[in-house]
Amino acid sequence: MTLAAVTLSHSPLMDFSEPGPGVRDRVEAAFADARAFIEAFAPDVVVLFGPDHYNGFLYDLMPPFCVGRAAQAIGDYRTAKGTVLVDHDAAAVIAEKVLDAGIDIAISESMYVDHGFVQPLQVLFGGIDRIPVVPVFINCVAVPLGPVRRVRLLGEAIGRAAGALNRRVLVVGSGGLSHDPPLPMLAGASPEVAARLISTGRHLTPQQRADRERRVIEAGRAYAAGRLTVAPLNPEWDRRLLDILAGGDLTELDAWTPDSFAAQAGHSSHEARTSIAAYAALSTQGPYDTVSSFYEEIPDWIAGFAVTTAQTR
Ligand SMILES: O=C(O)/C=C/c1cccc(O)c1O
Ligand SMILES: [Fe+2]
Repeated sequence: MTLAAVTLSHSPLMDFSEPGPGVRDRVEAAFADARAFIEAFAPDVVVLFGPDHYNGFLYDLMPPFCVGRAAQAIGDYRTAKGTVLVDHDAAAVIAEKVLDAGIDIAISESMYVDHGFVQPLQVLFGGIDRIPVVPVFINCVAVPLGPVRRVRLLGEAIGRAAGALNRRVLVVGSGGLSHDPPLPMLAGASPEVAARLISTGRHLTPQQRADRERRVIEAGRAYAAGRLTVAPLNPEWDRRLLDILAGGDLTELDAWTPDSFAAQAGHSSHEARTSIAAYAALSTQGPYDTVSSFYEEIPDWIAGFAVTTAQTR
């Protein structure tokens, strides 16, 4: 077995809001299961599928997918800041093979990553410099989005390329299921917000950064208190998606349109693309089984929150 998979939701609100009784303990137990799974698998390298939240990838140049051959963490929401330990050679080989397979990815020698990449590295490995990583950005917020089928094909191409490395590769998908935190949208945005989404959002002042984060933290607190300012979580949709990922026939998801994601599960439910890519990568190595699967809807963190682990038979 050269590949194994872990998927986990992220939420920067985990460090700012305390959910109902027992919730944090159950999430921490699921994280501990994932860490034990990883320890037993003993990966040499991690391929990390993650989104961005208008911090590194903006509308001045928004690729659907990008393989980072080097990466810098921006340190939003008190997450780690600095150079991510990227396996440049593995990233280069994977990028070449994926292009060769006909999937048009971008590459970056200086990829800016936010909590979407950093939180899973901190939760699973204790930091951004503990294990060599190949970061793979998947656009999960900036419409228009391509079809889910392309995400599955990206995952499969990466799975084949990773399988050919002859190393033990853990694929990780970082992203929530249903959720709709208050991220701005370009359509209808004021000139100032539009400018941020196009380019200036990459260089926020400390005050602008703090204001941005406070708005999201307050939205989580309001939602938990029953004041709905964001689209509600959709646990039925989340469980259906998890069932399909566990079932192994990911082509079922090809019929799920981007519009249906947004309508049924909120604008950030596209982050589930990272889990689809991770499972698609694993599927290239043969039939797989889910080893552990945790799910809970957590309004305080604005997250349909899942943690899963899977390995080939
Ligand atoms: O403010 C952001 O950039 C994003 C916040 C957020 C909140 C809840 C769940 C998520 O997946 C997020 O990225
Ligand atoms: Fe997110």
